[in-house]
Amino acid sequence: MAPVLACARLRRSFGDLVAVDDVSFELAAGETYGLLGPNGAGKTTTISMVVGILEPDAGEVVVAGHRLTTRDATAKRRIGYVPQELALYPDLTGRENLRFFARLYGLSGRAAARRVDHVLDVVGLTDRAKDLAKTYSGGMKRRLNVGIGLLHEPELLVLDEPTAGVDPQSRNAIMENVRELAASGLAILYTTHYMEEAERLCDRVGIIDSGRLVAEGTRRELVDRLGEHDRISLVVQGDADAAVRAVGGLPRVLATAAHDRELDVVVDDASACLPDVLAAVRADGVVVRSVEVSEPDLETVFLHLTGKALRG
Ligand SMILES: Nc1ncnc2c1ncn2[C@@H]1O[C@H](COP(=O)(O)OP(=O)(O)OP(=O)(O)O)[C@@H](O)[C@H]1O
Repeated sequence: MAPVLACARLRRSFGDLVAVDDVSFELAAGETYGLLGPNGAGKTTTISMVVGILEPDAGEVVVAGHRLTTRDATAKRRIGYVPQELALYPDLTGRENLRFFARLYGLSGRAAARRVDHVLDVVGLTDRAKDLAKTYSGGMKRRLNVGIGLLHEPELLVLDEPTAGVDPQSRNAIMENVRELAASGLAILYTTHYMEEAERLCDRVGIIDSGRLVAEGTRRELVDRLGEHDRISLVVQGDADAAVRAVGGLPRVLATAAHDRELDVVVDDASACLPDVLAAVRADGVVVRSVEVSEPDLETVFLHLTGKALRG
């Protein structure tokens, strides 16, 4: 089956900064694809090109077989876009907001009312439809925004960090929403810097760092590429950067990163290396507060590929 979204060799610079460099990926119907990367990696720039609000310097975007261009709206009509910043009217009710945006999409009368009711149901806001949007919690506003993106029945839904800054309960509700929408056949492109979210939600993940897609695959494929590795996570007191340097030179240590007082170390056999890692850290006068050994996850993949912590 033809992909719903095909991005080929996307590139975009701002002055001397190459924000997105040669990025290609595809998405099938019903598939959730997560662009995972730290702040400034190029996620928003990539999806801005996918949704047609930013012109690429090179490369192309094809949606449901239609090339995205500034002249022809055919491809754009297949896309629902939920930006990071909320775009809704606080002094209108939830329903009025949706009706307003439905009119912008050319829906009116009974068809619009039916569609609005359906969308309210999908995003779980039917009970609060009559309340002003300004009385909604952050998570509910975000869900209303998702609803706006769904009004015109897109084939591709693009969400830019939809759970940023919302409480855990709303975060779960949004994730559940995304899951149901994907099950109904929508292709979903999702950006996040929350590794757990990408692990839970996405069929495939593209790891983006400094504008480049450094790896792509299912969680399993990405983790398997690492081979038999472990992650040692330490919480320390003292100079974490000095500890990173000391640990980095040890045999069997493949990557290290410090983030505040946390130290992540990727090794090829934790039981064999743990004593040496602890000794190296302590040699610098650093106190180890806690130690955890875990199976590799996407965080480990990212650390191994880039030498950086995803959270950093
Ligand atoms: N309009 C712009 N003008 C200049 N530089 C920009 C512009 N937009 C983005 N950048 C730069 O391009 C790089 C990528 O930014 P982008 O917003 O795509 O990253 P991101 O991965 O979405 O980060 P975040 O998680 O913080 O949203 C950053 O270095 C950013 O400062």
